[in-house]
Amino acid sequence: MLELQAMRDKLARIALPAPASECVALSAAVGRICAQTLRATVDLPGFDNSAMDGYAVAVDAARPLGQYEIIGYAAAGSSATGALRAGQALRVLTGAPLPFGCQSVVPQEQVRVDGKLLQLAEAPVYGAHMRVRGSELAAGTRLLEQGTTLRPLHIGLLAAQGIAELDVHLRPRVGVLSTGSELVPAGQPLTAGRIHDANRPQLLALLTACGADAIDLGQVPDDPEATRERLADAAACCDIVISSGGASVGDADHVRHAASMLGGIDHWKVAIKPGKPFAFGHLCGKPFLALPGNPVAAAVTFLLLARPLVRRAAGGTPSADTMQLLPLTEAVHNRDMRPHFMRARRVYDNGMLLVQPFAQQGSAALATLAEADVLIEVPPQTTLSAGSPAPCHLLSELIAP
Ligand SMILES: Nc1nc2c(c(=O)[nH]1)N[C@H]1C(S)=C(S)[C@@H](COP(=O)(O)OP(=O)(O)OC[C@H]3O[C@@H](n4cnc5c(N)ncnc54)[C@H](O)[C@@H]3O)O[C@H]1N2
Ligand code: MOO
Repeated sequence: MLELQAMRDKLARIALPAPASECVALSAAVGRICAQTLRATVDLPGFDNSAMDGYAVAVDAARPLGQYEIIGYAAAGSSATGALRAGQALRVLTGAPLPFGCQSVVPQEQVRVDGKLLQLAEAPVYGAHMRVRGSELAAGTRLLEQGTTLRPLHIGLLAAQGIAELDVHLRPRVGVLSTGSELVPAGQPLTAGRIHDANRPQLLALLTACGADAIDLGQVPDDPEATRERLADAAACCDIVISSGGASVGDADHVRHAASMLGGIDHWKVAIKPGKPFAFGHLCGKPFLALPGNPVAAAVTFLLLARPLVRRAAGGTPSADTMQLLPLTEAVHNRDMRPHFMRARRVYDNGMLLVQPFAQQGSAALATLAEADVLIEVPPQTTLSAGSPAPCHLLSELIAP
């Protein structure tokens, strides 16, 4: 049995082909992984402009509070705005290019206007309300690193740079096969002793969320020959194959044997709870991850072990494991020799953020998984008392790229 970090290190050494890329329109780029490092091609702002509706003034140093002569008008989109001499002003609207010689923009609330004459209420502040060319971003500055997932808030910046299309990595094809004769797909009626297949839809959704092209490989009964055939088919059409169930030691657990006939299992068992029977290897040259059948164990091993491999195959930069130390609302006990990843939620108490573990921590208890927003990592054979800081992995960070 490997420690979690040792298993992660082994997975990080699996050789993967460099992901290919395609050019997509900016409007189709959200959620995709940038295949090129993008630099600003133009200054932002591209020209000096006004941040307020008001008056651009060239300060009359001798009489800063004197009357200024209004010599013209400019709105956003105006072109040549000419030049100001000391004591002159230009009526400007927000976004209007500023004339040469402008030293300050005075908001219209702070002036009185009488025909062509402007009377200031206070001496103008040099540089006030002037958005100076390149002050936000100079041409040549890095905008996005290769490997960054494009988020909605990147899009405006790229559009402001005039970028209408960009290269993104192709999504890796990652297949999910459920194993288990007891499984019935959602939407079909259950008969005695059978359960709905929760893992396949769950894993497909997690894969989509982390940037993969998730391939539904269906389900296979607990039969050695059928399992081998379906895994061989999976390897032929996917870049990575993930199975759930049949990874443990029971008579009906055929996955590892089938995989060993098609390639091999390199490592089996990881010292975490839930998720111990996790295995990885290869099928006909393709990486293969066998997740445990218990739904919470399948989800936790996906997030902690499978997802980093999928992200790497997708060309994504590895994300730092963001952990928050949060005080516990109540004590937690881990009597196991493995670290226990406990489902919990963050709660506010008098403005203080605390973490509240769920009472149900069974490997099949999906209800508390759906409610959780963190996993508390409780070290082996450890009690963490109420109020003490607990290391919490944020599920939002583990799920979204
Ligand atoms: N004697 C031992 N028994 C078990 C051990 C062990 O070390 N020795 N390990 C336990 C642990 S830990 C886990 S986790 C499970 C995992 O076993 P498998 O990966 O072989 O999974 P299955 O036996 O096929 O299923 C376990 C459980 O999960 C349900 N299941 C399976 N697939 C799905 C699915 N797609 N959707 C919803 N639920 C699913 C299945 O019906 C079983 O209840 O083994 C322990 N046993
Ligand atoms: O992986 Mo199992 O879910 O530890 O019980």
